[in-house]
Amino acid sequence: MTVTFVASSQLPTQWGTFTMHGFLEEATGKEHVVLTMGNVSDGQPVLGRLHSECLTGDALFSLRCDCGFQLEAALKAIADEGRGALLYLRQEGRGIGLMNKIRAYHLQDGGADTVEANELLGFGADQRDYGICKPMLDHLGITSLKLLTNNPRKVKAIQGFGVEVAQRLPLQFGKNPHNAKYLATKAGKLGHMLGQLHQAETEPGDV
Ligand SMILES: Nc1nc2c(ncn2[C@@H]2O[C@H](COP(=O)(O)OP(=O)(O)OP(=O)(O)O)[C@@H](O)[C@H]2O)c(=O)[nH]1
Ligand SMILES: [Zn+2]
Repeated sequence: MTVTFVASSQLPTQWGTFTMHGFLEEATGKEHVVLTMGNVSDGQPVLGRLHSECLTGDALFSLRCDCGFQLEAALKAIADEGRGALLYLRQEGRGIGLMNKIRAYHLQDGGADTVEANELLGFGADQRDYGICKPMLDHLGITSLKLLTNNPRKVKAIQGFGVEVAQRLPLQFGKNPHNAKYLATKAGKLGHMLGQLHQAETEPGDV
């Protein structure tokens, strides 16, 4: 998987100033971004988030999912720690793209759940391939992560390409009446770990 570093710049945000690193995935032309703060190449576990693009949640304030809330919480957590990395992966709609996600939402408006809708459209429930992260992490010198996620597939994928997951930290934010069914389906069919734990209650080593 060829993912090439293009350029870095500063990115000031409401939580602090990150360094923004741009990467190009050669095979698809997709442009991925990593935001880092502090020294992430010292070999110590880095507070990290693999965030899959969700235009509706991240940029358009949708309440159908929890993505925008998770994005904000992750950036704030990294800024609070003064060190970390957020990989913003262009994997819209769990890999099916924005137009197909809108088609899937239309089916969900008619009663399908998020997995059934993907399958009715002829897609797998989750088409993401996290292999693109490896060259980006290598470029940044990140060898171990304290991963902000509820998704066990991300933990397995990272371990599968040889990066340590020193800790898994739950990231549960933004639950509301519009996304309650979606979150229940993620827990029931996709294995997301969405218990009642809050981030502050996480035990070290809870991978
Ligand atoms: N196909 C499809 N994609 C969706 C839907 N809702 C959100 N997404 C996409 O799902 C991705 C986010 O996945 P999630 O399952 O919410 O979270 P995750 O990244 O797997 O896990 P966490 O790390 O715990 O957040 C983004 O790419 C969203 O665009 C939906 O109903 N259908
Ligand atoms: Zn979303």
